[in-house]
Amino acid sequence: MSTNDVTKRPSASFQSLLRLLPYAKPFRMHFILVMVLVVIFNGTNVLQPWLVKVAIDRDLSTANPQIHGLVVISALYVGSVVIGVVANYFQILVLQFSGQSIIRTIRLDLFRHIERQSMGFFDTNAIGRLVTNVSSDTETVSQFFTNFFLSMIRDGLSLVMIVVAMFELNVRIASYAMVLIPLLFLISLLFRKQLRQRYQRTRTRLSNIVAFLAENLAGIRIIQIFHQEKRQARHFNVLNTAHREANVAEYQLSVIFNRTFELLGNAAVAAIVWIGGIAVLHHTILFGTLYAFISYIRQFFQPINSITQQWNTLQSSMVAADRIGQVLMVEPTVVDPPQPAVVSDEELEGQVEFRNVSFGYKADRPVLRHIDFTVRPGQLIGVVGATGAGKSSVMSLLTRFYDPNEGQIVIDGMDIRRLSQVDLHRIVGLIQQDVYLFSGTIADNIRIFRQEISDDEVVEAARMVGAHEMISRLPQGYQTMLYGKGANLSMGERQLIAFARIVALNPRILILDEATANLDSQTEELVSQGLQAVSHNRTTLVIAHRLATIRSADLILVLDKGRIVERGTHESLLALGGLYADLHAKSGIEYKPEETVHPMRRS
Ligand SMILES: Nc1ncnc2c1ncn2[C@@H]1O[C@H](COP(=O)(O)OP(=O)(O)OP(=O)(O)O)[C@@H](O)[C@H]1O
Repeated sequence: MSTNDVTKRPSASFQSLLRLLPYAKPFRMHFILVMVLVVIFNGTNVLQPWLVKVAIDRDLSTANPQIHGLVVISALYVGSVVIGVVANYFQILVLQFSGQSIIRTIRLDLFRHIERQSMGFFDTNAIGRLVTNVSSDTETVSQFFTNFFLSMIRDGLSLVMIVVAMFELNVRIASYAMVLIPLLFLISLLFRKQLRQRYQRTRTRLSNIVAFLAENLAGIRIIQIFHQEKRQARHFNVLNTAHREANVAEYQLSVIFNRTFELLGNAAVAAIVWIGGIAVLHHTILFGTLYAFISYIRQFFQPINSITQQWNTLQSSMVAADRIGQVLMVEPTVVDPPQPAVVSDEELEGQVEFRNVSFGYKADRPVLRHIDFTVRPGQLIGVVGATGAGKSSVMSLLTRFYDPNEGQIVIDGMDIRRLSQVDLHRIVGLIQQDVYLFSGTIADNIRIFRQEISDDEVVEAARMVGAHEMISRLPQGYQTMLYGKGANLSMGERQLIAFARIVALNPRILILDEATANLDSQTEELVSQGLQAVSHNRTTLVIAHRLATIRSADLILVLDKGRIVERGTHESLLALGGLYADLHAKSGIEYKPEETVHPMRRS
């Protein structure tokens, strides 16, 4: 299962970005349009100083200034500004639209891909890591499709156009200016590297604050009960101060860099004024040409600055693309057969067999060994054992969250690997300890597995498990909105809704991981009755934490360190005087044979 692990250190390779390139294919016309718009925008930028030069040299530097020529130049100047602005507007709009559309598709694919992974994938990949993949990594890659692409085209082209215009004006002065290009790139790259490190340090420290805050708010009750507020506040202050220091250091370097660049820009202008001024005095160039040179030198700095900035964008995009690629490359380990068997509800009996099943989350660490048992249709079996004995693992195999390493799990004589997972999960219903309710109404939650059922059927399902009265008492009844996994309901109420959900699904086989939480006696009674209703007429496998729950089970399996060490009915196991009898004694429930009324009694 280690192949599922996508937490290996990502590498910054251009290959990983190229792998995402097919996502950009549907937008190639958009990108071509952006390039055309960039050429127009850059053209207007380079044209403007040229127009001023023409105005100075042709129309103003003569004995008789040409008013008509000036008017034309001014009109052309205004026209070029307007065209430039419009081209820039659409260039940004089209590029953002394309970039964000590409990211939307990548994000969707990533989400769908993660959703269909097997459980083993989630064991090896922390949820936080995956959330980052879907949110921040995709956002970082979007910078490649927008900022990086735009900068390479716009700034690269802009630099070329300015250089050409300068050489066009005067080869000698243009050659002097060329010395600046490598110098500016060098300074810029050196600063950028440092700036990036400082930027990342600030981000990391900010994430520390966010993580600390989230953890504290989640555990606020414990913090208050144990009066840890001051200690936590001190810790928070340390993190906060660290962030401030990183932030100030980042801005300090940023200011030094920007001012250095500005200083160089002004020094270059001064040099051009000096060299160009002498040339004007010697009549080798005209005054307008000098003006145009000064303007181009000023324009020169911006693209170089911007291109070097993209180096960082490229680096982080490559790392993010690599992380996304690692997730996209993982294939689910539990897969449907090419031609799944078709089972009709009428034919289903619901017999479950484990045939010599062995399993480990990691191949070299078995947690279940040679599990062998049969549950006949409609029977109820209880699985008990100390914590970590392997009870949940048995159930996880029956739902195919994982596949066994050895042996077979069979329903009505058919290996469950021959069924599609959709069919399997229709046949095998699962009620987990920690009931997961989705944001939405209670009715939505009851019909979550079968959207097509009517409102009446929703109410009927709730009635059957005894949840109807409880739901009706809520101000909005079945339309009550549930938030944060149903946090606005009590544990018992959540359980009843989970039961109703299963009754609505009506699976032939039911797995029930009994909740360990203590319920008050009235709710416990309600939940017990709900359990009885939900397991009625179904093959039921219960992970029992209270032995009382399975006292009247048809069969009880006692697990110890992944093996079935005892099996039998409650009475026979007590009589055996082994592990079950021990567990029973420890659970503090004194067995009374005459006590016959119990929730899980078979009807
Ligand atoms: N996702 C997992 N990845 C790796 N090991 C796991 C995973 N889930 C459980 N285990 C290990 O497998 C063994 C059996 O765990 P399992 O959850 O099946 O026991 P259990 O009897 O259900 O325990 P409990 O009553 O505490 O829920 C334990 O050693 C546990 O640490």
